Amino acid sequence: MTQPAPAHPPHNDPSAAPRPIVTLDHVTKRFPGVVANDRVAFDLFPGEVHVLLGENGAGKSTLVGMLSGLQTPDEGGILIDHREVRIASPARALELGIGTVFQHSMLVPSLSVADNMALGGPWWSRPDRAGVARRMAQVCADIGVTIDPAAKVGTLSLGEQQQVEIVRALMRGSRVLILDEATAMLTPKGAEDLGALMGRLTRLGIAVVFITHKLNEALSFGNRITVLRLGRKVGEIAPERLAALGPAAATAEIIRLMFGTDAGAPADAAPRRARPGAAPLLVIEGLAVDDPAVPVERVDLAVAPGEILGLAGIDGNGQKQFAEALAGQRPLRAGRITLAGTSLERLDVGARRAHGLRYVTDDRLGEGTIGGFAISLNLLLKQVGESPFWRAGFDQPEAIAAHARRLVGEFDVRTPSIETPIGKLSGGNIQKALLARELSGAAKAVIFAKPTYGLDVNNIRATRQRIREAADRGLAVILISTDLEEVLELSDRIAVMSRGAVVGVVENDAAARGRVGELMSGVTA
Ligand SMILES: Nc1ncnc2c1ncn2[C@@H]1O[C@H](COP(=O)(O)OP(=O)(O)OP(=O)(O)O)[C@@H](O)[C@H]1O
Repeated sequence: MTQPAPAHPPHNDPSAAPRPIVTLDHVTKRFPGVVANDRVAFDLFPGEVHVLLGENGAGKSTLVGMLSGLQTPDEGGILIDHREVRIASPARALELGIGTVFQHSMLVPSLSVADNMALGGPWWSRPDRAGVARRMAQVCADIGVTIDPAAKVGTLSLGEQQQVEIVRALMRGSRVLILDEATAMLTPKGAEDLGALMGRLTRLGIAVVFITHKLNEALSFGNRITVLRLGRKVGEIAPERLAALGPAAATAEIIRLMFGTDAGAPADAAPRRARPGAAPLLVIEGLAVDDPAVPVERVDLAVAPGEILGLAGIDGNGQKQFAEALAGQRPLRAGRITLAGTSLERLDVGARRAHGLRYVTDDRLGEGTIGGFAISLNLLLKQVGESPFWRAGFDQPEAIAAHARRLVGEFDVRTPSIETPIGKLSGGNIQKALLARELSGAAKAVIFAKPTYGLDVNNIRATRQRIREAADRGLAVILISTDLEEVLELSDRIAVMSRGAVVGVVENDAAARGRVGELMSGVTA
């Protein structure tokens, strides 16, 4: 009897080059205005954890989306066991042996583990509970996890729920597991357990694609690392090389690849300098915010007039909670906010605005505007009832229209009329209207939250120009962005937020890119 070939032949046997289980053959995927994946080549080998790294928007989710059936490539092909396949749906991906676990559980919390296992599977129409239980016990034993089949999923920790999802995928015959930011919401212990589980899976020959933003996880759980940047594959570190490099050299190489630290400053960067010696205009001391997902802990920042302070960080590290608390949209647990000598922390949104604090939200349609209302009214959304636009409770149509006409002209909002419902405008024009509202009048400090997110190239350029102009007028500017290029292009100094805290503030000089990259990746100096 012949022995089955080992899943991953030893590398010292030159005749037995390892065969990928999955190949993405130079796949390209475009969305309006962006090439999310640009001719990316990606091989996945059995028995390996292949880590995908890259900044927000680098193209990681798009790449794995093509494997899990959520996206189809515009160009290039997908091969499984060297045969070309089309993965048009998640169901097809499962049939082909590819299971996906997301950062948020996809299980039904009110059902038991066993019922979740049966749900949607081939047993649903003809439930064979004993059979399901037997298979589940076998898979759990194979991969070394303990799960009570009778437990209600809602009572399990997020880490345990992910184990259930992994077991479910394996019960359905998955040989490839995609873990898309699966550790993002886990405790350090939960992440450690998942890492150990990945190790046991690979020993069974399973291939794992693991997306993370944390370099320490990439290095301790991963065998092979691919780095994406702006939709392109910029590097791959194979297992032998990864082992030979060791953690410190591997970290340096990955940061160089991820953030392009060889690239220097962006081409059109014109570092601006706050007026030397100017006293800070906006001072934030010990700001703390309660939040179940990401509490913000003791943020201290000071911004001078005419200064742009970039706030960089991976999305979801407390930037939004911080910005909303600053603007008065969320209660503070502690802290002081002083603008031009006035304490703002006890004031509501309207009063903070009246003192010159402005906030350009990233949620343009949800929180920033009322889609069904006229542009003219949206331009006054935060001044309803105030004179000269309202008098004795009555609106003053002429004053409202004159204000709108002036701002629409000044900020180049392209609209058929000032009475057009703002929701009918393009994203770029809605952003122009928001900028008009927040930057007009007696503004002293402004917080921009991801101001160019989702805009096309022209609108990105126009928005960045408005940000520069605001600083040139002497406003104190906080620029929150997950796009490091943007932060480097516009900022005087750069603060980095991670897990709800500011983990460092650096001058925007030649060394900033590398230093910010390290702080964003959780690498401590
Ligand atoms: N459905 C979509 N429609 C339009 N653009 C999209 C869509 N999905 C992704 N994009 C864009 O494609 C680019 C790559 O996004 P993708 O989500 O793959 O990046 P990512 O590396 O997974 O980022 P993150 O770490 O933030 O999850 C981004 O510019 C994103 O805005």
